[in-house]
Amino acid sequence: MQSNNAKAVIVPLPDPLLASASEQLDRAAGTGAGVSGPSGAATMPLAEEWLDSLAEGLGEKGWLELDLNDYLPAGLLPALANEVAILHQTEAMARAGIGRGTDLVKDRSVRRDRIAWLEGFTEAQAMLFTFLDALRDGLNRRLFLNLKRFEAHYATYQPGDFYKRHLDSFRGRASRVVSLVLYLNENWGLEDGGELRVFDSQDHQQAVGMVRPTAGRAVLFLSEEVPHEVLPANRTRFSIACWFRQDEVPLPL
Ligand SMILES: O=C(O)CCC(=O)C(=O)O
Ligand SMILES: [Fe+2]
Repeated sequence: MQSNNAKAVIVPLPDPLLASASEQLDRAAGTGAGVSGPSGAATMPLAEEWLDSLAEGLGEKGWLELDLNDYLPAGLLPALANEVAILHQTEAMARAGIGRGTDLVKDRSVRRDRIAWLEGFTEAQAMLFTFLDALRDGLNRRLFLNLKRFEAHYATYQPGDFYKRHLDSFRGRASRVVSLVLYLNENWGLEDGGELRVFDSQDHQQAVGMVRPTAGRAVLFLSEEVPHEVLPANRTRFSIACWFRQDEVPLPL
């Protein structure tokens, strides 16, 4: 059945078509996933020096690799990994596409992953949202990005799945501004493949980093500036992709 809930704004990056691809995003705009930080009072203080180092990394080269093991509450990563494994087993994940809603194009030559949006209703998701909100606030205080909300989805890549080089957003859209991808597989070895390859924000052809998608590792980058690609994995790869956005929560219809 055609599902309505796969709402990712995903922009493939065929280099010569970079500009025209933003039209695709135009069509896709305006129907956010509707997921935002918790409205309750829950907060999670994050170390100021750590936030400083994130802001510095984003400011200097546009991206950085992180180890979140020491910053997330104990037990959160396994709980999230458990959730996505269940979603995966029950085939509750929808094929990811490019664009949003009715414009969604399922182009298997660009991306092959499957996704499920986080709503914040489970304890683990609520805890992650509290963390994401603290991160949003910490980045705003340092970089004056005016990030208003975030959205997040689980993604699964089965063996052979990939996501070709792309940007998550286009400059000036005030939509997705900062991306965070968080990995959930325990003991992901080099032989498992599935690395995130990161490209230079100036020279989009030049690879500048490879991130091994193992539990607790994460990558933070400027959505509009840093091209990246997911290399084919040799076993099922679990992650959460989050985007901090500058636009407001869409009004209910
Ligand atoms: O899973 C990853 O490493 C990156 C995923 C990604 O680029 C995306 O969902 O836009
Ligand atoms: Fe991406």
